[in-house]
Amino acid sequence: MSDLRAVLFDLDGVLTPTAEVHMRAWERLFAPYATAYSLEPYTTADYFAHIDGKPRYDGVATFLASRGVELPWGTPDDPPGEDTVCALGNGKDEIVNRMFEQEGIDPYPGSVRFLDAVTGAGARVAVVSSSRNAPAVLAAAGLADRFAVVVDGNVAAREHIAGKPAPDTYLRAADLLEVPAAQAIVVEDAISGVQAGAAGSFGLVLGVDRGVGADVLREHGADVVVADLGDLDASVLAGRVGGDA
Ligand SMILES: O=P(O)(O)OC[C@H]1O[C@@H](O)[C@H](O)[C@@H](O)[C@@H]1O
Repeated sequence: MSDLRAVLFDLDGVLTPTAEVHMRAWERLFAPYATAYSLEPYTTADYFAHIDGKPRYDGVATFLASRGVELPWGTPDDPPGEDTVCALGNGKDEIVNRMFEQEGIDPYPGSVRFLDAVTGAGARVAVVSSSRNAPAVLAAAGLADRFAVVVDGNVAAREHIAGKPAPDTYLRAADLLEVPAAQAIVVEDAISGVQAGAAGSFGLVLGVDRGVGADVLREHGADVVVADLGDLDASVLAGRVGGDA
């Protein structure tokens, strides 16, 4: 586990507390939807199991499938209100963007300290996010100029790269940083994210528990789980990690 030279950060829930904002926005979409169609009620567990960390429309389709519902996929310009996977996802996007505007976005202080520590020690860094809102979130959090490489939902769609839980977006980021996957650390808070890290044979999959649960993150591929990245320092690059694993 030594000689780790790159750190690939998920965004929502790892660098910024925005996974929780996405979670509330999805609930605002799906709680009334489940009631309207007499489906089993939507819960927070549905977010973690079916939606967290995945590309927007994959999250919609996976949640609907959990209730035995299959809708036409539609296209990304379907307006909210139509009965397609994309239209539902776009409805949620309006909700989450209103929340971002109203609430503002500050990064996790511990995550910024860890970012400072690893970049100070010479590691290359990238953001790997399923979100198409990643550039705006990074800018609002004051982190945009910290990352030369960002592989987000827009890049994945443009380059036809499979989203998390596939490892492909992380592998693309490692490639752009010119670091082999075996020398890169994946930092993730979502089940789909640690699955992506485990599937890609990265040097280390570092889980951050923001509500999923340390055991669940480990079961799905995290090597180590911490409560906050501020608990770590640059010694992670030499393979020295604490956490609860
Ligand atoms: O709809 P967006 O902004 O492209 O985001 C897609 C997904 O991005 C992930 O980062 C979030 O964990 C999910 O909650 C979100 O659904």
